[in-house]
Amino acid sequence: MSQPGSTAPAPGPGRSRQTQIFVDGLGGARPLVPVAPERLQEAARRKLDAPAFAYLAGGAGAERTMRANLDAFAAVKLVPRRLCGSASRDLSVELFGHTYPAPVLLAPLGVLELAHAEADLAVGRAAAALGVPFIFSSQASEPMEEVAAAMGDAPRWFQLYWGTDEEVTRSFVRRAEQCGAQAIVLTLDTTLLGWRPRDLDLGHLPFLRGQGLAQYLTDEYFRSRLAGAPLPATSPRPSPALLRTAASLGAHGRKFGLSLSQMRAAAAHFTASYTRPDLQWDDLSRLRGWTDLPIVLKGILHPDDAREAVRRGMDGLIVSNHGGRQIDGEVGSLTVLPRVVEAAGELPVLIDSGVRTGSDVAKALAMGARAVLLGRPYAYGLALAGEAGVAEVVRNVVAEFDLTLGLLGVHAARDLRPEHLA
Ligand SMILES: Cc1cc2nc3c(=O)[nH]c(=O)nc-3n(C[C@H](O)[C@H](O)[C@H](O)COP(=O)(O)O)c2cc1C
Ligand SMILES: O=C(O)C(=O)c1ccccc1
Repeated sequence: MSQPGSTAPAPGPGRSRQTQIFVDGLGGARPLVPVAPERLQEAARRKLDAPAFAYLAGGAGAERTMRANLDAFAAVKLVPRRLCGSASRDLSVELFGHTYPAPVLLAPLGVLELAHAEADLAVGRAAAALGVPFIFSSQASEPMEEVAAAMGDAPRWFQLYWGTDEEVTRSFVRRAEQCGAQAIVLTLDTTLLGWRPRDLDLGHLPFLRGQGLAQYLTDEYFRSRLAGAPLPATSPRPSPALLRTAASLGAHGRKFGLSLSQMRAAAAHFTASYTRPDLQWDDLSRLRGWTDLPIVLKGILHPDDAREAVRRGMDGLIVSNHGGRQIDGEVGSLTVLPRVVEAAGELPVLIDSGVRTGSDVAKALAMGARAVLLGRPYAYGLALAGEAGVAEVVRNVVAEFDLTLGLLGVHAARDLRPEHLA
């Protein structure tokens, strides 16, 4: 046992990261990606083409919900305690019987090929190197089996969109189980695609170009449907834009062993079937019957929905407004967190939408969240520097969280309480 005052405590991820950056700086090296969230986003904007950045960064309507998410985090204030001897911190979190190194997961983000050619594979490798769970998206750019293989034994969850083609939905769940997913996240807030002016102004929806369809294009049930009516073929004298669309569909078809006309059919079948706006609470019993994995509902904002989830035997909740991409004028996710936590009783509650920094993580945990999902920031890291960029963004958030705990006088992530808030 170490004698108080006689041995230096382990520095922890916060001080290690800080030291590494400053020592690297002595030799003139700068971090791979900007540390400050606004500069990170700005650097990604400069790197990406306009439609890709619009899709990643954009939100619904006048983007008031997106701002509300950031404002909600900005409005919460932390109050430190002094002389608590918090020289090293335990950041770990337990969820559904698994222990993870920090209360941070990587949110499911579709169409990561917009950010980087290695897309989900790069994110999976970065997550695996850090032990941080990666939530595979239904709209991923790489099939879950390949990302799982690239991650070894590292933790992963699977996010499900419940489509009208229930054989496909059920097949996704089965495949996720075979891929070693530790939970199924059912996203409830995207039963319709939100009104997103940045994408509308550019007339740009990636799925119609074959992007973000990897889970579908590799699914035996989805593939068996592709004899159906394809999207109309292009006119006899196609415009350059239509030729680019055909090239994109063709490239994705070659990757997944499908012809151009099958790809047109795939885009059409996906559009017609990826969502079920008529989904209801009673349907959840079928999902419960398909899997023994914990089921986590994503997109909960109302305490009554939290109570209903408890009654329906769900295992966890994610407070989220989908990063402000769905309804303009929705409440900031952090604002409703305490009421959802109270209504959820024993169920663990996670949160996303607006988490940008390590101090945001501390605020969310102090307000009752068990963990947070990091979203857009890691996509920007991916855009700037691939796998290494993702790893660096996550390391920076965890480092700041660790230092914030130390400075607050808290010994473990699980010890954060409302008492640490003003
Ligand atoms: C480009 C992009 C794609 C997304 N795709 C999905 C998805 O496929 N499934 C899902 O449940 N949520 C998806 N989301 C929502 C995220 O999981 C998460 O809720 C959101 O990014 C949180 O907001 P923030 O990134 O601003 O913090 C997506 C978000 C973005 C920005
Ligand atoms: O872009 C999104 O936020 C998203 O999750 C999605 C998923 C399916 C169709 C359209 C959007």
